[in-house]
Amino acid sequence: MDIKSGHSSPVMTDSPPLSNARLTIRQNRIPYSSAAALSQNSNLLLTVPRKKTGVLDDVKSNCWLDAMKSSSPPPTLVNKDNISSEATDMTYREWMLKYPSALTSFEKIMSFAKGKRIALFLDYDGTLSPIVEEPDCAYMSSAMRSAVQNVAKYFPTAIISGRSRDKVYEFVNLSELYYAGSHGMDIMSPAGESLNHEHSRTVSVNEKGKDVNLFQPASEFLPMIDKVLCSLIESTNDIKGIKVEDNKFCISVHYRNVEEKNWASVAQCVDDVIRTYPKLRLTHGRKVLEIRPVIDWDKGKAVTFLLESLGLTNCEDVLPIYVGDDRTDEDAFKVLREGPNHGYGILVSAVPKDSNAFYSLRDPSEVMEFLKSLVTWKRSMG
Ligand SMILES: O=P(O)(O)OC[C@H]1O[C@H](O[C@H]2O[C@H](CO)[C@@H](O)[C@H](O)[C@H]2O)[C@H](O)[C@@H](O)[C@@H]1O
Repeated sequence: MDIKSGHSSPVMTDSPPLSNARLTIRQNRIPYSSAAALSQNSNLLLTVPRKKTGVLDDVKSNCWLDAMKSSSPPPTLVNKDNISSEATDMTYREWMLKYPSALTSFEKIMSFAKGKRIALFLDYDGTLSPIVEEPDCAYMSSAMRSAVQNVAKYFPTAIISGRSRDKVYEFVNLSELYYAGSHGMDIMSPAGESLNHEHSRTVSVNEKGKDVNLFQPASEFLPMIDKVLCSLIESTNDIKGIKVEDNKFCISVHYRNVEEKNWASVAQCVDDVIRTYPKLRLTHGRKVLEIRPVIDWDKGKAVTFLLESLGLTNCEDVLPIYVGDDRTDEDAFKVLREGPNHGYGILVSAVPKDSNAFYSLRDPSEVMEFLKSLVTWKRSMG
């Protein structure tokens, strides 16, 4: 298949409006219960052939390059210094009528939280750290780390990231938190805590010799992911600026630093490698193509899992709050909006976007302010 000619492509677009995104790979997933049983019966891993024709393919083939281009604000919306113009401000203010600021609505949120136990879920990139050119340099400020540390003293707190769990742990470096890496496919309790799940297992953490509990619903896919990782590194070797990131249960192919004229080659390389792996799917983040197993597991499922582990599921007196900036966070926003564990999704965005979140924050500095406000509020409650 030739990507450039716009034929069938497995690129799943996370960036276009939700109406398009709904048509994507969800039909391609297998339920987690099947994946968990893979070790007993590998036939349970159902494969869905990539169709050559039909609505799904039309959406994919028509959108893939547009999706790559739209994974960051279009240049007309943000000027070169990243300062919004007056018109953009107006559009943003209008958008905020639908997604009010979690800071200006703080009292309203807290009046709903009164008497409830808050559980906090935080995405990493673009939420706790600003988006930067080099993925390995997305450091979190020490002020943000203190804010997260303080908030975790009062509320159970989890970091939910597309990155590998080890990498996001290295960045955040707070042992008292729950971590869900690889888009929720690698969940870890804090030392000494259990995830209370029959498929979780206990491992020792070297630094302090303490035990943590792990839950890894996609562990069967590791050998396949490793193979694909090697092939991708090799096949994209000649594309200047490309970065293939090993996120353990998924792979990120970053094209942020690739010249736009070469984006088609990026997609072609990715397609050439993964076309022979029907058990993997492709999603699209901020200037990144992400390859992951087809199991029915995402950040929303990870939130539900963690609430269950914490004994906070289906409780009237629990308020889960999820803060995130990316398309992958929409799965979690949706769970909190529609599921039995009602809560608030807060979208971090400096540009208007359709979302399943209830509230918004403009950038990581507002996220920090929100976290500090939660601490002040909790302390004031005595
Ligand atoms: O779920 P998240 O914690 O938000 O992680 C999503 C992806 O974030 C990282 O990539 C993004 O941030 C980079 C650093 O700012 C940026 O350079 C890149 O263009 C963004 O796509 C991370 O590198 C990926 O592995 C995560 O999946």
